Amino acid sequence: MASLDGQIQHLLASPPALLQRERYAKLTAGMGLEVRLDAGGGKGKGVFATKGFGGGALLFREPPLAFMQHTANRPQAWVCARCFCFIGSVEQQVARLIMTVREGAESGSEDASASSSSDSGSGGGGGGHSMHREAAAALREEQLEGLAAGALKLPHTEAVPLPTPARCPGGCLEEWYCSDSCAEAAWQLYHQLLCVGPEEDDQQDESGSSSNPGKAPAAAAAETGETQQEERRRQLALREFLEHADETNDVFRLAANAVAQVLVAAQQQLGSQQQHRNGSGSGDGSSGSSSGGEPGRDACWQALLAGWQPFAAGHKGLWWECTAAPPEAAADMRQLAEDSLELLVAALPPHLPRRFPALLSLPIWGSIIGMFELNNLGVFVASPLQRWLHHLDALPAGEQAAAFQAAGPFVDALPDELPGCEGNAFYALHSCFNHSCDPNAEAFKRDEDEDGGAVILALRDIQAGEEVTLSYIDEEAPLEERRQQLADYGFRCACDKCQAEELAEALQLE
Ligand SMILES: C[S@@+](CC[C@H](N)C(=O)[O-])C[C@H]1O[C@@H](n2cnc3c(N)ncnc32)[C@H](O)[C@@H]1O
Repeated sequence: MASLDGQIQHLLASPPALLQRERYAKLTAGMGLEVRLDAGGGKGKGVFATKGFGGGALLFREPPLAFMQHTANRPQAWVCARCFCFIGSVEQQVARLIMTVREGAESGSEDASASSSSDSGSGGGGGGHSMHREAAAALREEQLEGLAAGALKLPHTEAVPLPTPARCPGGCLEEWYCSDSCAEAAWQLYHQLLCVGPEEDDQQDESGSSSNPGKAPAAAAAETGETQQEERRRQLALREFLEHADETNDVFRLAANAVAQVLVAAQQQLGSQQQHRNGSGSGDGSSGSSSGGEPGRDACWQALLAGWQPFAAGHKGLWWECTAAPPEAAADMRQLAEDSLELLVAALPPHLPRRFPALLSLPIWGSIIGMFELNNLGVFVASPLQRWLHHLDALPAGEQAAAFQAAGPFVDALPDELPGCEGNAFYALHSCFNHSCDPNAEAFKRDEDEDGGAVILALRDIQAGEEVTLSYIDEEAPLEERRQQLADYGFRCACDKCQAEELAEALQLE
């Protein structure tokens, strides 16, 4: 079996061509698309059409492999942590949004409306007044509490039903879900390792009973063979990791999501191997020292390879080397990554770094972050409040007047631009698309796309055999600006548009 360095090099290398072809053939089956491992022009792999698509056609929809909502967006948009669809009720979403407007006004900071045109001209740095801030300040605390608790109803909100929030099985308040099945799926996929547990007040009271309505922390601890005290120490360490990510670069959260998925899958793989050997057992591999004893290094390495598989073919580069950052900044980035990895390792059950040291090494952590910086897609899901307001606008005059009479004080307190859910995600197929400054496809959410899936549409007719490209940047920007932005992705674009503009530039200089 390979040394630690050998394992790291193996994880960084592209998987064998045959394996990649098999994987991409499965991923694109029936789509009219194929992934070619060499797209030409030194671009690496790329996606090609195998049939014609008309302009505007849907090329595909794809769920994310790893995902996270931006921390700053959490108070404004209450969404399922797994599929990003909005949850709760219109009333609860209204209450949360108005609270962020009020908090923004009190602290003089930018609020949810900071990007709206009405604010940008009036406030000067976010401290100024606007109509909706005044309307938000005029509402009584009890009114907002009533909305949040479901005691106060707004008119016609039944037109926009949202799923009832389901709690995290570990009892944390960080993640909420649109259903128990999403909650359980997230737990099984990654959250069992990233759950910070209940708030202090929600911990066991003196009588020993827990007010946590979900899976008791003790049950979660039992799955990993940890004592409750060890689990609590780990949860506090996790909070430190998350705070560090929020203060520095929240892509660390996305990277932790991927690492947790790999670790959970590797543990499961170990569990099935053990079950196979024992002929019985739970098979989830979650026990640190199960009946079969500590698994051997080779078994751990094979299990890690299996867990790593979904991310193995992602385009990787060390985060601090793959952007165009100057050397001093690159050294700072490397240090930040090292700090965040240290915090993450401290937050994991100790048997995991022991079993899977290569995954938790700096080169792999740096490459996962680099992979996300080079490949991720900004997730956006429109606010359901938009649909509610459109519904009110479309009511017959009499009903509309009555509705606005009742809802008016709340509607006036909403920002002009309703913030949607915003985050970052990594997708298996989307991450294979190369860039062009004259792309023939785009990632675009239609009205019906109400979750965190990537949706790729044709921008114009695409012929069979043509490479399908997206723009990673604002393709309308001038050539020099585009070059600078693409330097952060580590390449210089040679698309027809760039070549034509470069030629025009050269002719002008003559
Ligand atoms: C999202 S990945 C695209 C898939 C990638 N080609 C692969 O082999 O996995 C982004 C990376 O692909 C390469 N790339 C994308 N578009 C390119 C282009 N127009 N010219 C050269 N390289 C490109 C760059 O290395 C970039 O960082």
